Amino acid sequence: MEGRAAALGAGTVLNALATGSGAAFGIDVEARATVTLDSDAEGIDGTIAEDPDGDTALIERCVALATGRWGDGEGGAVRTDSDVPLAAGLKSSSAAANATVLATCDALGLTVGDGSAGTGNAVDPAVDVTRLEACRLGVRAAREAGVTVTGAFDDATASMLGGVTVTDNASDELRSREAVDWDVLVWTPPERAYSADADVARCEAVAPMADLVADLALDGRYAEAMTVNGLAFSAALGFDADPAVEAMPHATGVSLSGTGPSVVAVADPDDPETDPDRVADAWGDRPGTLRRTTTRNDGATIE
Ligand SMILES: Nc1ncnc2c1ncn2[C@@H]1O[C@H](COP(=O)(O)OP(=O)(O)OP(=O)(O)O)[C@@H](O)[C@H]1O
Ligand SMILES: O=C(O)C1=C[C@@H](O)[C@@H](O)[C@H](O)C1
Repeated sequence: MEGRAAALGAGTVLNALATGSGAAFGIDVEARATVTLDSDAEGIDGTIAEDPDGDTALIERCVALATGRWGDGEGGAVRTDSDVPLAAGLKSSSAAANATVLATCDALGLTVGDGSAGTGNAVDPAVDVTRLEACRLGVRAAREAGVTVTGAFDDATASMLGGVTVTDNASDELRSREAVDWDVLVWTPPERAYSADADVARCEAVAPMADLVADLALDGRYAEAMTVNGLAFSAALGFDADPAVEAMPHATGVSLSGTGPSVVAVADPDDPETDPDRVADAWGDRPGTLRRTTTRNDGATIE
């Protein structure tokens, strides 16, 4: 019994570490998972293709929770390969968890689809598991594996459903989801920052700014929201705001993504003031990698 799935990386509109409210958007970078189940196998053996010494607890927990809930507790193996760099602020753990849960559903022969938004209820009788149910299971695995502060339901829904999602991470509720079509430029410095190590108290200190960002996001003003978010959380987490200031004249929005270190700029193709090439020029001499991509509105898929 083998299953395969892919899920999206994401950029940040609102970091949830201040208040528990968060928002993120899916981008065209993917993590893929292959799951092989065996009723006779004891335990689950995980491998991360790009990082053979990486911690596989999250993806193993995802398979165990999924077979416990929808199967007969089968064991087996899970392997991820990913274009989303680890610990870079681009939601690698959410993408890996979503891809793994969906690949496990695929290996179990289950049909995955969408129920009514926000509830996770399977309204289509042909659907065994909704993507929101699968997403919530991945968030539970992330909490149990200790790789998240709030559960990161914002990142997980953006990765699973695509588009911009606004969530309450305390209750794992989806408050809104909307499609967006932006060009995206990502600068990833060479250093890495694990979300679980972030200074939560410093983030909580900027809670009034996070409330303002949440209001903007719920009003559909995502790009302005992410720019305010970036300034507030760069200051709180000790990241340089210069890349954001350099991008601002040429971008619709720009923010530190997650707990960093990546910075993500977005350009609305209908906005004549924006020019991703000029953002790329402004960031061109910085160490690390520059990635040109786009938003995605389709989310995670079984392959
Ligand atoms: N591609 C992957 N395959 C398997 N496990 C992964 C993968 N990416 C992340 N993880 C797991 O999640 C843990 C945390 O990773 P990471 O800090 O990248 O997650 P994150 O919270 O999504 O951060 P970021 O937003 O910075 O990417 C890793 O130590 C690993 O256990
Ligand atoms: O670990 C977490 O709870 C989070 C990490 C970052 O990606 C944040 O951007 C997200 O809002 C929450």
